[in-house]
Amino acid sequence: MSPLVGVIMGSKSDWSTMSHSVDMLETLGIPYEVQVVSAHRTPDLLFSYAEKAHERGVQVIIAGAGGAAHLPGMCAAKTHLPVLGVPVQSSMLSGVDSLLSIVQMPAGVPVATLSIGKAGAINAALLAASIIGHQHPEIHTALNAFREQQTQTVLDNPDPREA
Ligand SMILES: Nc1c(C(=O)O)ncn1[C@@H]1O[C@H](COP(=O)(O)O)[C@@H](O)[C@H]1O
Repeated sequence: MSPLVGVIMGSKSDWSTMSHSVDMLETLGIPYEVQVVSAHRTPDLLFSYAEKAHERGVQVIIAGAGGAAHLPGMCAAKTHLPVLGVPVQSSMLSGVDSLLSIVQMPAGVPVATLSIGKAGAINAALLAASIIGHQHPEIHTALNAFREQQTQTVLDNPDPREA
């Protein structure tokens, strides 16, 4: 099946964070593609990626980047697809730089910004599932099953002292 979600990141060094998006997409059975694309280092590649993603059937783009994280915003500038931005935790400023770079978009070019790091990467995949689940009942069902299991796990383990 052609990919429904495109996962891009500014550098291979982002993989330890962005792999959590991919893991969750796999858990939910969502076809995806994954690639390193940088607005700074490979601007022409980013433009062609963003312009052509919908032709491959991609419906949502998850873009992770750290530091001066212009990738999600520049990607959003070149596509009508929803772009979910994941701020990667940077070594110097702990990802606050990434977060502010992604979240403060000018009106007219939105990026849906997640939280810094692993939680943001996981939630980007869950948000993608929410978005495309309306058109894909099997993804909607998988998302509901994940949430029910998550709830049940908490209910089944109420004692914080137990492992
Ligand atoms: N923020 C961006 C962009 C971009 O926004 O285009 N391209 C690379 N990067 C970020 O630079 C950080 C360090 O990258 P290296 O580890 O390759 O030096 C990574 O977190 C990457 O997302």
